[in-house]
Amino acid sequence: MAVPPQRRDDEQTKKEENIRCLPLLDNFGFECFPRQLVHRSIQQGFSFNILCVGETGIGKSTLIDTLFNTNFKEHKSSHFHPSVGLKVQMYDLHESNVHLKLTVVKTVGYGDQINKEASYRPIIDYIDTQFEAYLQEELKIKRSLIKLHDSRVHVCLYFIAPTGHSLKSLDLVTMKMLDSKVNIVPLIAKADTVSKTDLQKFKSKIMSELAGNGIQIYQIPANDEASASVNSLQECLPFAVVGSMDEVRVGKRTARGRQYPWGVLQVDNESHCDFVKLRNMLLCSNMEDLKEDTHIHHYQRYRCHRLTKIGFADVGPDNQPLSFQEIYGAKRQEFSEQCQREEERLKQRFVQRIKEKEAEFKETEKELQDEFQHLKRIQQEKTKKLEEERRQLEEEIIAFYKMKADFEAQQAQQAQPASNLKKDKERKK
Ligand SMILES: Nc1nc2c(ncn2[C@@H]2O[C@H](COP(=O)(O)OP(=O)(O)OP(=O)(O)O)[C@@H](O)[C@H]2O)c(=O)[nH]1
Repeated sequence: MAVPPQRRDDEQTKKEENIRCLPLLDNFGFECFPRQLVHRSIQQGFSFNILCVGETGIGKSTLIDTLFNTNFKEHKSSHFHPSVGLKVQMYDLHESNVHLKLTVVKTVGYGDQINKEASYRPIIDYIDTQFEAYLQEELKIKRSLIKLHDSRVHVCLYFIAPTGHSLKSLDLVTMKMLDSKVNIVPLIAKADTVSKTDLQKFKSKIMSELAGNGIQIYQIPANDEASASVNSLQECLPFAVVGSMDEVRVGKRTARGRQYPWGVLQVDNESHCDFVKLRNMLLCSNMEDLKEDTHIHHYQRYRCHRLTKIGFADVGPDNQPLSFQEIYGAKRQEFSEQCQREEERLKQRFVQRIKEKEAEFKETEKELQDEFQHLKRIQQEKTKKLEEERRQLEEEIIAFYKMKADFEAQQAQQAQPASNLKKDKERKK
């Protein structure tokens, strides 16, 4: 363990003054405070949530594998998704006695649609959903924020295509929409495909375009200890990264890198790409700062917006501080007035609807009456006509029977002389 400079000076002075010091068996007093934190953190474990935004096949999975030196076994996405989606994966990683709960969220189908207008929407919705889950837990009476799995996104790795030219409008729009919600760390993906001189120009172009469009990216904080390296990190943005899990031969040893016909690119070599700088920044020096920034700035902004929307305020219209009790009372009053207004409105609407329905029924009743009268008239006329026809038919029947009777009588008269003649002939015989 490195000895702090102050302690080294003290030891030097004591040596010079020939003072014999007994070494302490253990630390005591408040110099043990940091140890407690380390112990508690190791016991609790760490969690870190990374969001990777970039076009399909730009190298997101490979970079995550390379960062954590683990093959997470990813399936390649198709280029034919109708809309942008997100894939959430959680991993439990261990390194010595440190346990890390890692959540990696990757875009699926980003940049593949013809209409890219709302490509950022699912990403924003995901970030907001995680903030909302945390807020809901925070607002509970019995809350357990320590046990809660904090799924808020701590860093967004934005993968820029290595065109060597400039940012695409999709990149600008998405980063603009995301910058108030998450810490954006821009990366030039597959940086091995851009020459060194082009890369420098590309980096400057990207940074000036980001500044020109007012896009806020994550500012690597300058602390006293490592201000020099932080400055160099800040100057390196956007990090030009290369990902690979392949072991390649470099002289007598092997290293992770990409083998080309003209040579080898080592991902862990700082003169080849910025991968090591990115890994150090993300995992060694700035993970806690990224988490703190997420909580203090991005989450607070979301929380403030949500609570204001619900109606909470720290000060009243007269700029005087308001207590929770006062806000609750005012809100309750406002709500009951709103309920009354709504009830009144619904009553009026109900009465109005009843009147309208009554008028409709009356109209329909009148129409039915008219229809009934009309049908009745037609019926009466038909009955009258049928009566007339019946009468005529009865007269015809009577006439027919009369004719029949006459005809029979006539027949009978004609038959009488013939029978008399026959009788006479029989008598003569
Ligand atoms: N030249 C070069 N190729 C890379 C680099 N990183 C990844 N690749 C290659 O690019 C291809 C796609 O890489 P992936 O990591 O699957 O890309 P991805 O963005 O995760 O893809 P999806 O999840 O399917 O959207 C693979 O063939 C990788 O070998 C890189 O830094 N340089």
